[in-house]
Amino acid sequence: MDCGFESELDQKLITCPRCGGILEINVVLPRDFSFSKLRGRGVWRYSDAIAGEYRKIVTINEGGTPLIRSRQGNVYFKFEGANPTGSFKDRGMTVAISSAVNKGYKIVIAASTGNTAASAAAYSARAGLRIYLVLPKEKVAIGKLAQSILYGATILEVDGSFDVGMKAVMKLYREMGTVYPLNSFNPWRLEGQKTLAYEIAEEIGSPDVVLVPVGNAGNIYAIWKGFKELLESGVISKMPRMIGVQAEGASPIARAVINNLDEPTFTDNPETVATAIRIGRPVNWKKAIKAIKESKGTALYVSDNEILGAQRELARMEGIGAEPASAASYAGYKRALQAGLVDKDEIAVNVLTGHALKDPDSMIKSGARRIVVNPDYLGDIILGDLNADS
Ligand SMILES: Cc1ncc(COP(=O)(O)O)c(C=O)c1O
Ligand SMILES: N[C@@H](CCOP(=O)(O)O)C(=O)O
Repeated sequence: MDCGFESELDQKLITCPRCGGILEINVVLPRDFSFSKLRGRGVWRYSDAIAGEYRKIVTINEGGTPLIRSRQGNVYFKFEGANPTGSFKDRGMTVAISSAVNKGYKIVIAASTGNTAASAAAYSARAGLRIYLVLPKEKVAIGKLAQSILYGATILEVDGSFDVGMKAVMKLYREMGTVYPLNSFNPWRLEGQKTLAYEIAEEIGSPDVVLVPVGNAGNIYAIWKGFKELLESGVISKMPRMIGVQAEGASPIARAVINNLDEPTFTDNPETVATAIRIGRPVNWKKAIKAIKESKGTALYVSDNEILGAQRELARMEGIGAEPASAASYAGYKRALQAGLVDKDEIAVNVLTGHALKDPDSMIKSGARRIVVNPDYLGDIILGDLNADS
């Protein structure tokens, strides 16, 4: 993405051998690619489209997540919380870990706000790899931390934000090539994440818009890449507009897009209740801006109150439990409708990236009606409510 270096497909390459920057993998689908010929379900159903060679595949049956139609009609929710560790990261991790295993790595590492950590830990356990996770101290939601501990990872906590850990992991990878990096600057991981687009296209064709929460910014690019491959091979006939949604206190990409800047102004103090996207220096910013611009989409930011409101609405109106960062896409959809960026008649898919159980604290704070009650008087509460209703 940075210096224009090009090479034949080489699974050993993770960053650019010339400048150390981010790499893109160009995939051309086989001429006879057709959904009707595919077998199996989940990420590896689309193995014809996944770059690289995999003699051994490390899988926990990721992908194949529900696309849930809203009670309101044209809106869909792609519920990535239904993945094995509860987030979209599993789509990428099955490919990245399989790649690491096939290339003979024994040690893997990732920086994380929590979901990458949980996913990386699970897939490493399954593959028998040693894993180190670099986490921002006291800033990881409890469910995610608990998962990483359960799967047996070594946890290295740093003072400072996710970005501090991310920088350290990139440096370590450059200095110590024997440790395989599992973050989304690794383009092989995004090969797995792009299958989300393939699943949507197979189920409903091309939507008009796809809204994606943006943090380190790999996922919006991966999803766009999936649609682009399908469009270029004639499987779909239209590219959906990609809309990136960030939290107001961590919104370098949204602000760059809104202000038409070539480069974001990064922040070292990102802040938001949506800890998964509490990221001030997204490593994939160039890829995200490319996806947004080439799809004629846009980006916007939403407040923490809008995020928590959207999380509650998803739960109470649709029965879907999404963690705060995931609900950002729906908060963004509501904003985009108001701003006229999306029409209510358009088919919109909101990507709900992670499960509500990841972050129990945010749910408990969300204003439950809890009443301490004498067990002999339960009926009185209900009758009182019925009287108030009438
Ligand atoms: C739940 C959740 N949503 C959204 C994101 C943002 O994804 P990306 O970093 O690919 O932009 C993340 C992690 O970054 C996440 O964990
Ligand atoms: N929210 C992410 C941040 C790291 O993103 P990655 O996609 O680059 O691994 C997380 O869950 O850690």
